[in-house]
Amino acid sequence: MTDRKASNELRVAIAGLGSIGTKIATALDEGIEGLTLSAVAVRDPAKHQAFLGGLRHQPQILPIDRLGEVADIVVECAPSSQLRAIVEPAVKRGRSAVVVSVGGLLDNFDLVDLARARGGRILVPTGALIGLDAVNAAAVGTIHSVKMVTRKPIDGLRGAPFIVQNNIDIDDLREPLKLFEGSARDAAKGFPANVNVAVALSLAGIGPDRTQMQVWADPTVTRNVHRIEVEADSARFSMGIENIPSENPKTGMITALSVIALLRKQRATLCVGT
Ligand SMILES: NC(=O)C1=CN([C@@H]2O[C@H](COP(=O)(O)OP(=O)(O)OC[C@H]3O[C@@H](n4cnc5c(N)ncnc54)[C@H](O)[C@@H]3O)[C@@H](O)[C@H]2O)C=CC1
Ligand SMILES: O=C([O-])CC(=O)C(=O)O
Repeated sequence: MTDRKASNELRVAIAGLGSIGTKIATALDEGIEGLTLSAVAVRDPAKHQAFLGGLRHQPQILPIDRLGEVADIVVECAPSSQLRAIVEPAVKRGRSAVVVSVGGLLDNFDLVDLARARGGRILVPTGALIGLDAVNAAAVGTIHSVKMVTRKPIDGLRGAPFIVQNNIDIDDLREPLKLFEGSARDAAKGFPANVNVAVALSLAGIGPDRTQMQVWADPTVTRNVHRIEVEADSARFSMGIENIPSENPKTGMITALSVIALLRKQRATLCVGT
């Protein structure tokens, strides 16, 4: 059934069934305590027929702007160009929106005000990153600086607007090449499908203009590698993560797992980590 809602079950809808969305749909269909998958939005339903047919419970298929009609939580996992169309109608209804295309939030930050005014929420998972619990905690005090260095294999960077606009040839690289150095805000403009993590880090900490970032094209790595240094009045810490790319080479496998962990927390009795 599609509009199952046992007494206090939270209904979840997913916008975009790509590398992240399909994993989340599968986890919900297999069972997350207190949550049901009520609907999905896809661009081309025929393409997803086999996947959807394999689910135990069939979710409704709705346009992206109608998911909030049948869900308490709308999970955005589409390209960032679709973020507003997914999140705005959901938070207008007072729903929660889980946003993975976090970079897209920077140009749509009024959605946070809209959510506040309508009783909605915007939840940003840690995603392909690490340690946002510590950054959140440090931000309660004073953070002096946050520096992040991202290295990705060539396949994970191809087509990024910064590379295209600057005519940079990364295909024949033999050694690591620093492509970009600047703020997380500018990095998100140049690499919208690559550095959502830097924007999440910046929103947890000192904001997209003060968070400093480097992006490297690195033919010597096979994983998406992120290293972060935080200097705060409460602590100094270094964090690193080496993500195995998913079937989408730009996206680390751990991203979907992070959203599933966030969804589990919505109704879990024991919650660990901030
Ligand atoms: N926050 C984080 O840590 C991370 C965020 N991301 C971001 O998450 C987002 C999703 O990533 P992936 O799942 O790897 O991308 P993907 O390209 O595998 O999947 C996106 C899906 O959205 C669908 N889609 C596009 N327009 C649509 C529309 N109008 N209605 C419904 N569906 C539509 C596409 O057909 C595709 O199936 C991207 O914006 C990516 O940059 C990726 C990695 C880490
Ligand atoms: O998966 C990763 O390592 C990070 C990523 O693509 C992003 O932040 O958009």
